[in-house]
Amino acid sequence: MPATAVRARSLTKTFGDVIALDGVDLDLSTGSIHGLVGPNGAGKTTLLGLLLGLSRPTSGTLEVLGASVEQAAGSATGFVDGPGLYPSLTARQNLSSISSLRPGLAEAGTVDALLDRVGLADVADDPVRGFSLGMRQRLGLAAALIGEPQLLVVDEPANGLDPAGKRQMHAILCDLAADGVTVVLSSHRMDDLAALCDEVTLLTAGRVVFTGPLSKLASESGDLDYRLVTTDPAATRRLASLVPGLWVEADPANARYDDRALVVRGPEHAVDELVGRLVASGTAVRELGPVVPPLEAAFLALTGSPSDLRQVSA
Ligand SMILES: Nc1ncnc2c1ncn2[C@@H]1O[C@H](COP(=O)(O)OP(=O)(O)OP(=O)(O)O)[C@@H](O)[C@H]1O
Repeated sequence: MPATAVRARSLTKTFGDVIALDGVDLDLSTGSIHGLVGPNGAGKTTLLGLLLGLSRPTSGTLEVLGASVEQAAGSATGFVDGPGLYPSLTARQNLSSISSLRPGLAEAGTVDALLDRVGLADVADDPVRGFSLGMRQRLGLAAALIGEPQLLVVDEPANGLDPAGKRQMHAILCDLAADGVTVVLSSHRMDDLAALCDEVTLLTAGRVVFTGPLSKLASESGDLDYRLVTTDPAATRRLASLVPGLWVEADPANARYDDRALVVRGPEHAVDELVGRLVASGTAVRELGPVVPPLEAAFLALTGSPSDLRQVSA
């Protein structure tokens, strides 16, 4: 198997005047779980469609599993599609009908093993019409695994799943990656990406604004806003004003009912210095943490989305 599962160069896709993808370069390692993230309209679905061979690029090249995307499509790639199931058929019938369309794959044992793998063995003979969104999502995953795809494309994997279902979905995807399957997942949920992905690609308006490990993405967040609760807010404001580069305001999320909470923005070392001064002055720190988690803050910074904090000096 090639070391690089997906290789895109100058990949561009237009729909009339709309440039959905604009010169995308991408290298995804075999057996990795790669997250695709970006604001609405960034081009994620368009890229997933190209990876699956559902549409063709306007220009540029796309190789999947060492071959042209047309060669890989269908046999080597799979797509998790919960809503695309037949509601009147049972879970088992859905999988059997899909596998019967693909010669050489229609073994009853495979279907049962797949139902078991996604935790639906107990409801194998129930009609899908009565399934919850999460159950459909898991059956969609089982359907995508028919034919043992080497590239699995997943859109919002945890959509509609309760915490147990989500853990199960994550475990299945991690197992697949450990077996050498390359997983590309598109999600708006940074917590899913953080739990699953080796690397992420951040798209904005059809362009790649970041690609690499999550740890590197977190470091792109710039200065974070911290929620700070102390035993003496007035002293805290006064001490913060002595630390260069630090901005403080009342926490806008809680101002109506809690005037002790402040929001502090500044470089990490300045926040550390404030904490040192607070402790030295006998003011206890009851809460200190980022208002927006670092990955989300990086997303907002790199996609140019507005931040909530109005900068007001102490
Ligand atoms: N078939 C199409 N015809 C015309 N325009 C399209 C088509 N498909 C996508 N687009 C446009 O291409 C751009 C990228 O769309 P795409 O659906 O890939 O974004 P996305 O990142 O998946 O968004 P979302 O998070 O909202 O699903 C958008 O401006 C969209 O309107």
